[in-house]
Amino acid sequence: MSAPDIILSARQLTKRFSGFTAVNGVDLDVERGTIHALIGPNGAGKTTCFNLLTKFLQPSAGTIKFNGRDITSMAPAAIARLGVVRSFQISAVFPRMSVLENVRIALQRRRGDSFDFWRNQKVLNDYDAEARERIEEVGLTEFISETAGELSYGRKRALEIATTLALEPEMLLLDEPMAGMAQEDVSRISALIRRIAAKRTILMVEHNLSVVADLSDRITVLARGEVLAEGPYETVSKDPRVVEAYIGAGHG
Ligand SMILES: Nc1ncnc2c1ncn2[C@@H]1O[C@H](COP(=O)(O)OP(=O)(O)OP(=O)(O)O)[C@@H](O)[C@H]1O
Repeated sequence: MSAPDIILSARQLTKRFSGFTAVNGVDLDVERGTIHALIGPNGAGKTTCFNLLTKFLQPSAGTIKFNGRDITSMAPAAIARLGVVRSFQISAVFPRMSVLENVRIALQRRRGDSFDFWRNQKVLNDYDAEARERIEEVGLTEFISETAGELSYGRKRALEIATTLALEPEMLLLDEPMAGMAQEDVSRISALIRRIAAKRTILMVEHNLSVVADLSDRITVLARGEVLAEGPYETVSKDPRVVEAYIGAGHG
């Protein structure tokens, strides 16, 4: 068996907040082309870990590598340019603009066009073909002319994902993609994540364990800032330490 192809790896990742250690010596390997979930009871350090990986927080110690390159001291924007994009990073969902306009603007950000430039109608039209493709990919074609602010919550999330995809991420980090969603939207967004994962790597923090079970190839369980278990859902969900951590935190 050949060695796994690791796209993102963290070693001994640590974050201390004035004496309190929120993330403590976390080792994490995300394999290319997989959906990897980060789970754990409240306060386990998932969000902090996520912020460290996208460099919204600077680690107190440890290293992060993307495609073998040390990104530990890079700024979030530089990391995004390398291909690691966080879902809300450009959650430039402008509520008064249409779905199409929103995706067009995201495309143009990627290319670094200026504000004045995008006001030119001809230039805008040139982005249309690609924008339509992204919109199709997230299943919003029939809402293409709708004002973003009028979309249902689930469709807004889909639009947000489309604007993220416009940056052509090799790796997408999703922070609780199902938060606040009704069941109908959960199924829709799950299908969407599965679809976009076909060509990309996904790391997500998610509380909805049935979504995690359904989507993830691999799961890292954090508790009190440390890695408690790692593996496929079937294994980690039966791990007595994981069960205990969830029960202990009142998750049942
Ligand atoms: N900026 C900060 N300053 C001080 N403590 C912090 C800070 N950010 C997070 N913490 C603490 O670090 C711990 C981990 O928080 P974090 O938000 O990463 O956990 P989580 O697993 O994402 O939790 P939840 O599931 O509730 O979102 C918590 O005890 C939290 O209070």
